[in-house]
Amino acid sequence: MAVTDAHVVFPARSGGLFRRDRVYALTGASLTIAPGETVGVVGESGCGKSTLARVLIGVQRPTSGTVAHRGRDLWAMPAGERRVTVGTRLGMVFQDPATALNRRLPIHRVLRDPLDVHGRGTPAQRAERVRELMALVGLPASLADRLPGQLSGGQRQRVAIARALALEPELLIADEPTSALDVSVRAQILNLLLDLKERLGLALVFVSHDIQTVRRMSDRVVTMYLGRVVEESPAARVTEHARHPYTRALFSATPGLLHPIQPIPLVGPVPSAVRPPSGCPFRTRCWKADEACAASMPDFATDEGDHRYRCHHPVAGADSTGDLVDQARRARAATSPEPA
Ligand SMILES: Nc1ncnc2c1ncn2[C@@H]1O[C@H](COP(=O)(O)OP(=O)(O)OP(=O)(O)O)[C@@H](O)[C@H]1O
Repeated sequence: MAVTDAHVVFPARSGGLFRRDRVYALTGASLTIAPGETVGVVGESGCGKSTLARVLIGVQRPTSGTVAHRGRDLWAMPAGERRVTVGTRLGMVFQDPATALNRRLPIHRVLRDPLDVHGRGTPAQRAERVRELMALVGLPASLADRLPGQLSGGQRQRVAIARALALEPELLIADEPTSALDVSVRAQILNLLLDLKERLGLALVFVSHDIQTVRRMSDRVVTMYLGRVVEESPAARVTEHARHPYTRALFSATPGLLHPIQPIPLVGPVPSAVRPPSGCPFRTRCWKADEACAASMPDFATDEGDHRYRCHHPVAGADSTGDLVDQARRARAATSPEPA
């Protein structure tokens, strides 16, 4: 799958001060997913992660830009062909399985539904496929007649994953698949996704605001900020070796096994996607920002082939998190008014 230069503009939900307000949810975002690859997408709330995922999976039409499946533009296909491609080749697992599953259908019907919709197999083959799917995600067959509300959160998410896999998709997108679950079952669901990816040769896109989990799950990590992809790097480089100040700041604020939390101080929250800043959108919070950052968003620069970032003043590879904390504190002190 390849998304190229996608823009998504929504009418603002609550109609702000001006009735013509627009939300710039994606601004020229591109992302290619190779077969069998796991790509993590990180960024704070509102940065456009879910919108990019929805564009990638063909459920959100970009305002401009293209989405291609095996080289064919999804939105240039006849509607019937697009529905079949999206319904059978691409699967999505959502954040909250409690709302993603039809509460009135027993589990075996939830899992049979995609097979019915796409006319797969005889009734006996469909029943067999439902049994296979339950086993695949580690659900006992005895749960087949239960309703979603009679299962635990973790079991419900297993059902949602099984449903997404029913038609043997080549790409599965998991959008914050564990954030609605108890901490105790999160690791089980993440391990299940990794195991399924290996066994079925799936490509996986894993969306999360938790950069540590994304790093563990992924081959490649994509950082988003206010509708833009600002960095793409191999997972092994995303932490201490990230070059975009925003990726380093995200990493510095999450606990890791081998390092203490040492948050790089940023100024304020993510700005509104209704009126994004000019130039680089991160400049209003970045300790390195100057006039160049207000004037333009730079193109991608490349390190070692597969590590790309868009920044006028990238972090030096040798800078530790502690160095960056000091730099950010000094920059802040220099711009704060003198105390009276
Ligand atoms: N249907 C919609 N109508 C209006 N605005 C929307 C719509 N969907 C998303 N947005 C806005 O688009 C921007 C990007 O939202 P998106 O959900 O893609 O971000 P996100 O990074 O996935 O956030 P979160 O981590 O909170 O899910 C946000 O400002 C959001 O409020």
